[in-house]
Parts: sequence; C-alpha cells; structure tokens
Amino acid sequence: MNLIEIDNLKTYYRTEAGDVAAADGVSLSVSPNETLGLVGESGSGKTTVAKSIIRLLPDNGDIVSGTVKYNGDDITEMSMKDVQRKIRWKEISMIPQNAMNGFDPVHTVGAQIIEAIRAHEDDTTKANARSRAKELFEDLGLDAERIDDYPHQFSGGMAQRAMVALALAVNPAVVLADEPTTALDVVIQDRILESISELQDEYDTAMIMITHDMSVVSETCDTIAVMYGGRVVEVGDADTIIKNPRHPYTLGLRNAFPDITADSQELISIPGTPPNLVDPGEGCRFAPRCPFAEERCWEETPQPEEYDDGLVVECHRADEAEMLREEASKRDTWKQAAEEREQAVTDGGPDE
Ligand SMILES: Nc1ncnc2c1ncn2[C@@H]1O[C@H](COP(=O)(O)OP(=O)(O)OP(=O)(O)O)[C@@H](O)[C@H]1O
Repeated sequence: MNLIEIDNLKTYYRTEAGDVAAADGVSLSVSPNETLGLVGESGSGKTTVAKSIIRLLPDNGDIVSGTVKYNGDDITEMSMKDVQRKIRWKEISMIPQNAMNGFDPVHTVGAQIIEAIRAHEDDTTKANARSRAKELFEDLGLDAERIDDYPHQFSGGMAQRAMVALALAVNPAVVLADEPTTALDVVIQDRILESISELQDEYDTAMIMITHDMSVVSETCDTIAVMYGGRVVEVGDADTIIKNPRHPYTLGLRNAFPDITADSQELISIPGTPPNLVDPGEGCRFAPRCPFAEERCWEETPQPEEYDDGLVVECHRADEAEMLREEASKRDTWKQAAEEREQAVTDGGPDE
C-alpha cells in the first residue's frame, strides 16, 4: 500500500509576470521503506513538490488542484492546524536544503531535538528524549557530547547531520530530504547517506530524496522520478532508469554524471535552458533542447505511457529507446542539435 500518493498535483506561484507552474500535473507514490529519488535540474519543481506535501509553501504559492494523500487522507484538504498538529514532523519530516536555517539559533541543537521528540510523544521523559538524541548523534557519526552546542558552533556538514537527526528523531513515517548532501565532501556525503539508510531500515521509513546529482540516487534509491519543467517526465525502478532510461532528458542528465554508467565516459552537459514556467505552451517542454524532437513533439504534449520495462515516460519517441540511448551517448548528437537550433533561430529572425 502506498503511504504517499500524489495525483495530478498542480502548485503555482503567483508573480507579477504571471503564474509560475512549478508543479504542473505531478503524480507520484511512495510506500513504506521505499526511497524515491526526485531528480532534475535546478528549477524543475522538486522542492515545490516536497513543500506541497507538507504544505510549507511560501505565501505566493498555492496548490491549485490535485491531491496529496497520506495513508489515504488528502493533506491538501486539511486545515493548516491539522497539518501542523497531525502531519508535519510527526508523520512527515523535512530536511531542508540549508540545514543551518532549520535550527533556531538561540537554543542548543540538543534542546531542539529533545523538544521535537517530546512534542510528539507526551509520555517521554526529558532524560529519555536526551538519550535518544545522543544515540541519533552517534548513529550519524557526531560526537554525542556536542548536543549541548548551539547551531553556530557546528560546521556545515555537522549541521546537516544534526538536521538529519532532528528529522528522524520523531520516527516519522516519511522523510523528505532536499539535497541533504549538497556542498558536503564525498566522505561525509557517503556517511550521511549510509546512516539515513540504516535508520530507514530500522524504522521502515519512506523517503523522498531530492537531488540534481544522479550519482547520489544511484546509490540510495529504489525508484527514481525525473522532473523537467514542472512535470515528471520519467519514473520507474532506479536501476532501470540509471542503466536503460527512455526519456532523452534522462539520457542527457546521465551524461552529466558518466561515472554511474559503464558505457558512457564523456561528460556531456545538455545545451540550452529550462522552459519558462509562466507560459509553457503546448508540446513537449523538453523539445527545444531535445536532439530527437520531431514536429509532433512541438505540437502535442506527450502523456505518460507505461512500457514493458515498467518505466512510465512522457515522450513521443520513448518506444525507440534503444536508438535514443545509442545516439544520446555521443557528444556530437547534442552539439549538432544545439547548432541547428541556433541556426534556425538566426534564419527565422525578422526579415530585413
Ligand atoms: N516563491 C516563489 N515565487 C515564484 N517562483 C518561485 C518561487 N519558488 C520557486 N519558484 C520557481 O518555481 C520553479 C520551481 O522551483 P523549485 O525550487 O521547486 O525547483 P527545484 O527543482 O527544487 O530547484 P532547486 O534544485 O534549485 O531547488 C522555478 O522556476 C522557480 O524559479
């Protein structure tokens, strides 16, 4: 049974330029003990999806349609009071992008973890909560004595680990981890990911791991959802997505982290820029950057389709995956497409 079930979620930000369709019809699900990796370039809508789940959107952000069900209850329909009392932190916790911002600077880190534990478990004594906080610190490779330090006394990596401790302290059913290891060195990154997965096994926690780094997801995730321009363009089993994806965008992303695949050694970035989410228009949002775009890709928005490898993909040409994989592994494919596009823009300019 799915713990979290997101169906056709649309979350928009109101701006002077118009509504930014940051999540534009996102459907996803997560079950207990599953780790779902949410990947995609900056601005693709990953954080928006996570913040929508626990209703932590900024003032100009609105869930305009769709549902987010937790254990069958639609979080989007709950009063904010109920979300705060019953869901946020207790059932679903979030490790934010910048851990330092997650802590209150005037209280010690330990005091904040102890308070979180006691706020959700009325019968836990302070001493018990304290020993649990210390245990978590140790699990995460932190010196247990440091729980009496203030947040500013921690380095970035330590604060990040302490944030993981805080997020896990209340044994939530779901943890939303937003780039939990960005800006940390590789050794600490590995250690954090390892600790998270150990604790996850112990408590059967489900996790949504947001990252732009394909190598992080390859190590930790069971399922991967690839976001582009506010939509999930490809989702399925992590191994399959990493080794044999179908969407050209995933193929492009994979090229940027060549160490995760044996057959592509070159580091190739995807030329072009992400779409404008104020008025994305008809057609595939990736078409302007896609080396394989045909006429219909510009005109018809591809709908999600499931293939026999279990992948659900939004691409008109996903059934030609073998050819796409072969061609996408060549630098020239991306370079030529970008050059042709540039030429078309020049040719198509206003007539003098
Ligand atoms: N408060 C806001 N007001 C207006 N637009 C916003 C706001 N927050 C985010 N956006 C826009 O919504 C889109 C999705 O942003 P989001 O932060 O969800 O993406 P992301 O994939 O998590 O990126 P990153 O990895 O940089 O966090 C982007 O175009 C972003 O500029």
